[in-house]
Amino acid sequence: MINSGSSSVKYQLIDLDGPTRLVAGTIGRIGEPGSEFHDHEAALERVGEEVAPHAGELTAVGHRVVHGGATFTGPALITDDVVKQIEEAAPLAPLHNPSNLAGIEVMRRLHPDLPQVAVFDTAFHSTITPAARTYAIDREIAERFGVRRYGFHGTSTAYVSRVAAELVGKPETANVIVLHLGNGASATAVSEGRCVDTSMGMTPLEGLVMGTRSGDLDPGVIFHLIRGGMTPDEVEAMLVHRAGLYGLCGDNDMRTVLDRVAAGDEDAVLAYDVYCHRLRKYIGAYIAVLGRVDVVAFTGGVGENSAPVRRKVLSGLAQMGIRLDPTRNSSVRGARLVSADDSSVAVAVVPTDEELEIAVETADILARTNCE
Ligand SMILES: Nc1ncnc2c1ncn2[C@@H]1O[C@H](COP(=O)(O)OP(=O)(O)O)[C@@H](O)[C@H]1O
Ligand SMILES: CC(=O)OP(=O)(O)O
Ligand SMILES: [Mg+2]
Repeated sequence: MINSGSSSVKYQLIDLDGPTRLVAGTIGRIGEPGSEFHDHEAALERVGEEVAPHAGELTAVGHRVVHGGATFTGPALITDDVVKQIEEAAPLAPLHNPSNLAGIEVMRRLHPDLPQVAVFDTAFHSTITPAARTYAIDREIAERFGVRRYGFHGTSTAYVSRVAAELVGKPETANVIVLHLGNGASATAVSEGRCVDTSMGMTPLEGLVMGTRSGDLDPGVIFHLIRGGMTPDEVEAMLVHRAGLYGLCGDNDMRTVLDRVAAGDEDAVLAYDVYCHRLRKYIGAYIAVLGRVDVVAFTGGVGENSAPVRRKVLSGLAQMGIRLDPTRNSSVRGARLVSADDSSVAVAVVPTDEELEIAVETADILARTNCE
């Protein structure tokens, strides 16, 4: 499994019979000053060396691909044609797809005989309704430019919503709100295993406040900045790299933000308040979208590890039937319920496992292909 991201390459060799992880690693800070790795090519060559001792045991390579455009509604066996279509979707995810493609290119070169599979972040969201998918703009222009909601983090969300549904004893029928809070952050409404709405849009910039991305804002702000003298590229770079928590307080790591909040730092307090306010709004919105919610599931680095964020976001939602149990909320790791016994909506913490989900989906498509 290769997750070749914007600044890191995560890789795992998984034996699905266990499942057992035979090799696992992350190469971070690619291209930054002082890094051993100047580009993805070099990092991926190293991954190839790490995996080499197990070459005989390899049966396939699964790749995370962030944007699958309108074409891919499930995983795809990689061919030259599939590569071309991933390239065509790259302008919609300029931070992610080019690195994903670098991973595919190097692994196809190192292992030309192995089947390679692309697992798309967008695929799980392909079931969202036209009402949730459509932006209210000129339809001809939307069609011509491919403007619609796609949604991201689908591989993580598919996995987490399934585990959360099992935790509440409704594996087939649960309605789940998944909050994936990592560097990127998204909220998704899942009904009976199918995505019905999600906060990220045509690109991974819409929705929640993120580490360095703004999430929702009035599109008028963009024109105001451009008319004020910024170029479109400058505005985009600001909204993607210097906004979110980082834009508000100069730190994008929630741990640092929380330390500063504890020390009474006003910028950090505002950043934290804006982050939690937006999240709470989306929970309310998705309760309305779903009508009935069985479980709210937190995942991603912040969602899994930060009891204070979960507490602040959910405080005041008792009217909506959501009550945390403070002891469970502060307890250590693992997939678990953290709601109080009298909470009519359960709250779960589920460590995500995109790698396992990619491996499972890769094996699934190979099994199906071999049957045909
Ligand atoms: N104990 C913690 N408390 C609060 N935030 C945490 C904690 N541990 C990790 N995080 C946050 O998780 C973020 C990374 O999330 P992760 O899901 O690993 O990111 P990525 O999107 O790169 O996969 C970090 O920026 C950090 O803010
Ligand atoms: C799509 C996306 O935002 O991914 P990440 O959180 O890995 O940046
Ligand atoms: Mg992530």
